[in-house]
Amino acid sequence: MKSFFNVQDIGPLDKALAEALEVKRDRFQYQQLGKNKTLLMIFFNNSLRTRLSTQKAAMNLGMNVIVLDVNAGAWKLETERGVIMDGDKSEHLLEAIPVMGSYCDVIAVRSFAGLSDREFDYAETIVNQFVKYSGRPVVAMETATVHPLQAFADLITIEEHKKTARPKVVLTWAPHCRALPQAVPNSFAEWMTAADVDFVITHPEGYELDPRFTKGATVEYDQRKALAGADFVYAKNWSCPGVTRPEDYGKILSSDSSWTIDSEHMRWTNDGYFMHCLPVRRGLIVTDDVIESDHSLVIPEAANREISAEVVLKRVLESL
Ligand SMILES: CCC[C@H](NC(C)=O)C(=O)O
Ligand SMILES: NC(=O)OP(=O)(O)O
Repeated sequence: MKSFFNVQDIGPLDKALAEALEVKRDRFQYQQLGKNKTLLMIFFNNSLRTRLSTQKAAMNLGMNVIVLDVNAGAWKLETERGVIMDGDKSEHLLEAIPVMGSYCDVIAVRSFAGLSDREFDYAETIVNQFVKYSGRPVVAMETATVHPLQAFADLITIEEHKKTARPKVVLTWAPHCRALPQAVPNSFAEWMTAADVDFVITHPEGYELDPRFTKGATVEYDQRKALAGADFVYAKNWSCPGVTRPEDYGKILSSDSSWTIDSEHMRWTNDGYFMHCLPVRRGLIVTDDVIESDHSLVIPEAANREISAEVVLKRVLESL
């Protein structure tokens, strides 16, 4: 696997899930695979789960790991071409990327959407320069439009906890005080439409996700109807994706607290589980009683990030 951005990159999902459960049975069985191989993890944005789980996964595989926080210690990077670099940026991405590629065998990148220029974000302008110029396989650790390591972990979690062969999975928007990217819901929608689940997306009008990720999904604007009979409730905030309202890309269109997931919402489900990628703002996305309940999967879901990352890095190492 030369890069990991989309569900197609992992191949047949039944095989990927079987491999994940095999890794989970003994996560140290492939220690030789990564011997003398180096993973460089590059962060343009903050992280807890992705940083820790991806490094742990690499260590499970016997890899060496280097972590670079671009905005804490490295030179401030210019990402635009054709500019005169007389400002506060000392180095251009087009030099930094091949240099970083020379120190490692695999690169993983976190670079969130800027949420001001939809074309720049949805062209994956930053991370595609790593694909083009690093000379190394590139793994997305949440880029402008996707978070596949999260979505794969989410699917593993659903597979482990489903009570029926084809569970109903609902992605529900919830309010937030900041404008958040669409990467997590995009990848969750992409992976759920590829998986064998009954998938429904619910959000206020104007929050329609990009159709390249939602093809085949049902969109229900009435949250109660969407949540009826749900086996899994995946809550997440996202800002306006700019699909039906291009001028509103990246904006907060609603702060309607009736979309916050509380015990009443969970009563509408089929004794459903609650899921969220974390970090989560309690009181906005979900109430304390729901996220602390025995139907909340947020901790095992986060733990599965180590498994999804190990399967992905294993596939990349096997293709070197
Ligand atoms: C894993 C989630 C990362 C990010 N969350 C925040 C709070 O920026 C997001 O919503 O994309
Ligand atoms: N879910 C997730 O990716 O968490 P972090 O942003 O803490 O890495």
